[in-house]
Amino acid sequence: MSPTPPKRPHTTLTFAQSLDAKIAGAEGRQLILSGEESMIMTHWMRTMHDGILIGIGTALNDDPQLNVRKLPPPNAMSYHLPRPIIIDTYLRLPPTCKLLLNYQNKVGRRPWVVCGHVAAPSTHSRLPADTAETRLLRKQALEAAGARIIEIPMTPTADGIGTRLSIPSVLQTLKELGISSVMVEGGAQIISSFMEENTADTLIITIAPTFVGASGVAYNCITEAGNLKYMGTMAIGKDSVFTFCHKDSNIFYQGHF
Ligand SMILES: NC(=O)C1=CN([C@@H]2O[C@H](COP(=O)(O)OP(=O)(O)OC[C@H]3O[C@@H](n4cnc5c(N)ncnc54)[C@H](OP(=O)(O)O)[C@@H]3O)[C@@H](O)[C@H]2O)C=CC1
Ligand SMILES: Nc1nc(O)c(N)c(N[C@@H]2O[C@H](COP(=O)(O)O)[C@@H](O)[C@H]2O)n1
Repeated sequence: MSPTPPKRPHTTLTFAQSLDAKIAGAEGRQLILSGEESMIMTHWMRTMHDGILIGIGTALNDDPQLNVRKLPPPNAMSYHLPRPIIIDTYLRLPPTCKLLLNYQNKVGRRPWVVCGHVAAPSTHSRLPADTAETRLLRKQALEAAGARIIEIPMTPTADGIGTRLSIPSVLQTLKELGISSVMVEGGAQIISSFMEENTADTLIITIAPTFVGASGVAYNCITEAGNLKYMGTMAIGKDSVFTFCHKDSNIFYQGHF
């Protein structure tokens, strides 16, 4: 009998941090922590995944491209481009973001926006006047700009006070839609959620030899490794890259970069 197929994509959680475990500067200022060489490693890893997932906080703050432009010529577009996937409960993604512009200009794949299937208007603090109509307008504007909107049911939070998108539900939906591997690139809240849920099959942390200071942005660190086992450390340029994989997994990236 063949083994039961996994219910979620293979998940690689990866990000860059400072020696004092910060991933961004004060008030979320984007920092290029990775050196040139380890950034190329990140772009190689992007080619190895069906999808590349970020949270709406990162999309709004960094306006990223999530492409593979740092890879060697002759033609960076000849590499496999991962599909951008944004976790965005209330559809706050701007239709003018680079991910959508790249898709319109045929230099990026169509972004998928995973949002909450919400019957009631949002109570989001950044959308105080939100109604079903204004949400519908945002949805239509994103679709007109090329985004595929994927609505999933909201799940009660652990404290029972509110609801949010559950990471296992997001991953299961992605798997059902044909995404077999996903690279999760942040930011802080998304990293924390994936760590809390123990959903990473592979964890790759690039540590840059720099200090950001107390005002920088940190994620909620796991206090124990959960299901992850340490696999190795590589020096790449000035950075150190730490790799872990799920204790039951045979998939390990070291040696494939
Ligand atoms: N150094 C590095 O490698 C990286 C650094 N960064 C940095 O991280 C910062 C952004 O981090 P942050 O502001 O935390 O934003 P995130 O990108 O982590 O997005 C968080 C948002 O996603 C939405 N969301 C929906 N469901 C969940 C869930 N289950 N778990 C977590 N989030 C969920 C929430 O918004 P809503 O409810 O409105 O949908 C939440 O506010 C930026 O400063 C960026 O520069 C980002 C990536 C990598
Ligand atoms: N690997 C890595 N190192 C850093 O120093 C970073 N700041 C990030 N950030 C992530 O990459 C996204 C930007 O990607 P593009 O350059 O626009 O392709 C950014 O939004 C973070 O997800 N990563």
